[in-house]
Amino acid sequence: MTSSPSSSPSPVRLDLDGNTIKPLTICMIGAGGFIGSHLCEKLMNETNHTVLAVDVYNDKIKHLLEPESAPWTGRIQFHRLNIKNDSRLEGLIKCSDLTINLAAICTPADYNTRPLDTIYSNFIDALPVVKYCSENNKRLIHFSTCEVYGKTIGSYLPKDSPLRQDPAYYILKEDTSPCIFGSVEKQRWSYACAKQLIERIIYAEGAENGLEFTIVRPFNWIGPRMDFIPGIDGPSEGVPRVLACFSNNLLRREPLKLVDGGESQRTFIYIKDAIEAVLLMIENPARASGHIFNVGNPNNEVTVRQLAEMMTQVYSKVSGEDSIETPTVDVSSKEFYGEGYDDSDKRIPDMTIINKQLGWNPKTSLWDLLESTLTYQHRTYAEAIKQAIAKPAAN
Ligand SMILES: NC(=O)c1ccc[n+]([C@@H]2O[C@H](COP(=O)([O-])OP(=O)(O)OC[C@H]3O[C@@H](n4cnc5c(N)ncnc54)[C@H](O)[C@@H]3O)[C@@H](O)[C@H]2O)c1
Ligand SMILES: O=C(O)[C@H]1O[C@H](OP(=O)(O)OP(=O)(O)OC[C@H]2O[C@@H](n3ccc(=O)[nH]c3=O)[C@H](O)[C@@H]2O)[C@H](O)[C@@H](O)[C@@H]1O
Repeated sequence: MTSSPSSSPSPVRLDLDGNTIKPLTICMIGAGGFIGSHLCEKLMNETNHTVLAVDVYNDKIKHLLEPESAPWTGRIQFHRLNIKNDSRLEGLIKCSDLTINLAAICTPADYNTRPLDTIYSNFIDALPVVKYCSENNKRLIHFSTCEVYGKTIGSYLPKDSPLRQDPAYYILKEDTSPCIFGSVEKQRWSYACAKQLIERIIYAEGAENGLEFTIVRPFNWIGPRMDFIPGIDGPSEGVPRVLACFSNNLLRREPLKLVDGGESQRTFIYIKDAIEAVLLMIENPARASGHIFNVGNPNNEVTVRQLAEMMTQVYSKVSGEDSIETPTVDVSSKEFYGEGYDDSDKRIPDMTIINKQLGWNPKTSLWDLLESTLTYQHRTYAEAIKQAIAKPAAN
């Protein structure tokens, strides 16, 4: 997914109200991750903004940092620092117009097994970022999550209740839906709870001290460069999010593991559609500030089992390999994630606020986004997996 240097930004770009967009300096924390890498790519290819890219890793944005002859050289600088303990952070925020905070532990396998790291990362470590923005009158775009909604109201109704079909019981709305988490023993909710509290701090800084903020609640953004393939570019025992878990199984010709029957439902959105929404937020502060935005694709809903079936079909198409005889296997959540796991049952974003403020809608169907993503996974990893599988036999 290397960017094309030919797509240089047009000299004059206008915001949604017809005003000229001035070049911004953006401090992007967590720029080296999945979302950050796509956002940096977009900003370099299509705008004149400058990015101070903060992260502990830069593998996913290396193609933007090299070679030095790239057309955007000078508009992206990498700062390797851990925001937990680095005094340079405030200086970077001070010399930027806007801070975007993406840094977090955000893989469910960590929420119940490393709850302290999860809470620190999503709440404590984000606090100074909010404080520096507030004290220095700098705008903040903070990445929260759709998990702040937790479970739907409908999930507490009897299985056969007709109300379960009523959207009022499951559509997730920024300004009216409650946040419903499981008990404290269900440590899965450590992440959602930490994200909810930082949202409340940001909202309160806005109300009491005038912080100019936007909160983003992503709903399962997926695409190339998401997480890692265990044993190839991440730990062999690591458990990434579902796209990478299923990609790994397909690449290794193993059955895809369906946690607790794969009955949970998700709406998946293509990363490139979602990044369009973030760019609108960056460039339209008057329309985005003070708002919390759901960013998802309500038309792409599937159960996890349906996702597994579709990924199996798409992978077969893009790799030219027949699928294996038993494509899926059931596994309990206790076996897969350990004690304290729990799940969101259903996640459909209400789109009213983002439609009204930014006129944004997602475009890409689930089939199409899986086709481009699995083409990337196959091209990037198939050979490395073959070699990794062949190695033990050769020894
Ligand atoms: N991908 C999604 O669909 C999704 C959904 C909901 C919420 N989010 C939120 O969006 C944000 C980005 O998600 P992502 O999918 O790109 O995750 P990611 O793990 O790919 O990226 C996070 C980046 O933050 C960096 N980071 C973490 N702690 C840091 C620290 N202390 N100092 C410096 N860098 C640090 C990591 O190295 C990583 O590169 C997160 O806040 C996540 O909770 C993402
Ligand atoms: O992406 C989001 O919007 C948010 O939701 C994710 O949570 P979740 O959707 O539960 O994470 P996945 O790991 O992608 O799992 C999706 C579903 O697939 C299931 N799963 C996962 C992996 C697997 O191999 N098999 C399997 O059945 C999980 O149990 C879950 O029901 C993560 O919490 C965050 O990245 C983010 O905040």
